Amino acid sequence: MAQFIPRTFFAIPESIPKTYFLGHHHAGLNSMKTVLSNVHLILECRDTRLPLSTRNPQLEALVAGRERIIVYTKSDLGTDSQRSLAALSRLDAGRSHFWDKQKPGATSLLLKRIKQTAQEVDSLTGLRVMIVGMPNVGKSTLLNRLRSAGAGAAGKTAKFAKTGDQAGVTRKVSSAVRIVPSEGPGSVNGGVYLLDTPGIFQPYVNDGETMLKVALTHGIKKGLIPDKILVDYLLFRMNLWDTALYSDYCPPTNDVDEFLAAAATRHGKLKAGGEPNLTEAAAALLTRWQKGKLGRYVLDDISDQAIHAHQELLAKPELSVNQARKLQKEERKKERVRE
Ligand SMILES: Nc1nc2c(ncn2[C@@H]2O[C@H](COP(=O)(O)OP(=O)(O)OP(=O)(O)O)[C@@H](O)[C@H]2O)c(=O)[nH]1
Repeated sequence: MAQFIPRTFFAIPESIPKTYFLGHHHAGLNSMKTVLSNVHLILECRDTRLPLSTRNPQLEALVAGRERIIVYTKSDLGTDSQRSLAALSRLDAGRSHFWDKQKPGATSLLLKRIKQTAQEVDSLTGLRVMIVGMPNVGKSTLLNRLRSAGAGAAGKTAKFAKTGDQAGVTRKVSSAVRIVPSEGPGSVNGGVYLLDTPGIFQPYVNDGETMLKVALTHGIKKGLIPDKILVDYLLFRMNLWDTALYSDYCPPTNDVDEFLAAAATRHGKLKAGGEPNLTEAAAALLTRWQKGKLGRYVLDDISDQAIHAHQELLAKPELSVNQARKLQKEERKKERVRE
């Protein structure tokens, strides 16, 4: 049998949008600015699968110079390779915290770090913590888990923040929720209060591939990029990692239709007459991937070289915020014409 040769290049379709900066993102940023002066600590959430692509330069500029912990969320879906984790820890100079909602220990450890800051700040009115990050990275879930771990009996009642597996569930900066009661002078004086904020997208991303990666992790609205394109991109990536990831479906292939047809047969997604339903197969595959059932990985390149290039880009962006906004408006116009 001929040796399988994976694609080394994925042709990004022209139709992929490069922005998802919505009205409530703009309004959210403005509200965050107004409350920031009362905030002592920032929890900046990034998806472990996209440690670079879910880093929003606009948010970073907003919280620059403030005490910050970088929380890598959904770490159950990202890599557990020690090399990758070490690369990410270096990126954030020891401020990173790997977290996932299934591990109470990760929540307790984070709570301990927050309480330490509360003791250092020692404010009579308590420590104010703001959670920020891109859409759907898991901010509200984190707030609920911290509250339930820290607020005693009050935290065991219904969850405070609404969560959901799509971008944009939280639309406004929340009121402050107490996650740790006051423990008195010398300890956590005045308690700890958390503010949830809406996920904020960057005004404009540099390339279509970033959008594909963000869409795969539900950072933009479902349906904005057709499922088949996302599955094709996933197939491209799996072929570069390990074709065994989908060996339950079919032998290694670069043909997305062949892959979808095999998945349709495997999952019983068939039309009347037994023809494979490729649309349903694509949706089923994406759900499996989002649940980690097609392997755990980091989609961003986190080699030292890629991290360095990313840092350079952040320091000297190709576009100013105003240029990015202009491009974003043009994209919106094009989208309206297409509709
Ligand atoms: N597997 C896994 N899923 C998680 C984890 N944390 C959150 N999620 C899921 O991710 C989805 C998004 O979580 P949210 O907490 O609503 O995300 P958000 O950042 O507040 O979203 P926005 O409202 O867009 O700002 C939900 O379906 C959560 O259940 C995690 O650690 N592991």
